[in-house]
Amino acid sequence: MSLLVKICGLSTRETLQTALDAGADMVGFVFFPPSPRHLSLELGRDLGRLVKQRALKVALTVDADDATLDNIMDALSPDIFQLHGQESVARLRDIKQRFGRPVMKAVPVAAAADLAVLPGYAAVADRILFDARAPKDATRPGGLGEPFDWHLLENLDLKLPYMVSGGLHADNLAEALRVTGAGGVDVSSGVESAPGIKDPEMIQAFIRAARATQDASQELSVR
Ligand SMILES: O=C(O)c1ccccc1N[C@@H]1O[C@H](COP(=O)(O)O)[C@@H](O)[C@H]1O
Repeated sequence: MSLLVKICGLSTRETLQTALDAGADMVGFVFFPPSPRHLSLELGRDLGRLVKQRALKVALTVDADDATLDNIMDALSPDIFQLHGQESVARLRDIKQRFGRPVMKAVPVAAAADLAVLPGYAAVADRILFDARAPKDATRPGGLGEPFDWHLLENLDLKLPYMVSGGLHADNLAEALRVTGAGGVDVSSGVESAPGIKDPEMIQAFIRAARATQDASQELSVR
C-alpha cells in the first residue's frame, strides 16, 4: 500500500501549490487560534478551493464545538477532521454522525501508558495519528517539532490505519517509519524556516524522502 504523506499547517497559496505539485496525499489546515498556523475561515475557503481534489483536505481542530466545526465545514468542506485535543470517544462519534466525514484522532505519546486509550478510539476513529505529547505548559498540543520515542509503537497491534508525526523531517522520517510501521507521515515544523513559515524546498525534500523510503521498501518486498 502506498505511503500517505501529509503536509500540515499550510497557510499560503504558494506553499499549498508546492505541496500539491510535489504529490502530498493530504494537506492540513489548522483552525486553532493559538497556533502560528491558524487560518481564518476566509483563507481556509480560498486555500480549500485550490486543492481541487488533488489531495485530501484535512481540517485540524482542538476540542472545537459544533458551531466552529459547522463554520469550517462550510468554508473548507474538509475530507477528514483531524481531532487534536482531548475529544472523547463519544465526541468522535457525534462529529462523525453530524458531519458525515471520517475522523483522524491524534493520540499524544510520551509513555507506553498513553496507548491505553487505543481500544476506545479504534472503535470509532477512521485513522489514528500518533504525535509527541506536548509539555503541560505548551500553548498548543502539537506542531512543536518534537519527536517521541518511536520504539513505544514497535509492537503495536492496531487494526486501523495509523500515521506518525512529531518532529519529523526529511532526514528522520525513514527511521520513524521503520520503527513504527506506520502507513503515513505527517509534518509541520520540519518543513518550516520559522514557526508558521513553510519552506517550499523543505516541503519538496520531505515528500521526496518519503517516496524514496516507500520505493525502497517496495523493492525489498518483491525480492
Ligand atoms: O501545527 C500546529 O500548530 C498544531 C496546533 C495544534 C495541534 C496540532 C498542531 N500540529 C500538528 O502536530 C503534529 C506535529 O507537528 P510537528 O511536525 O512536530 O510540527 C502534526 O500532526 C501537526 O499537524
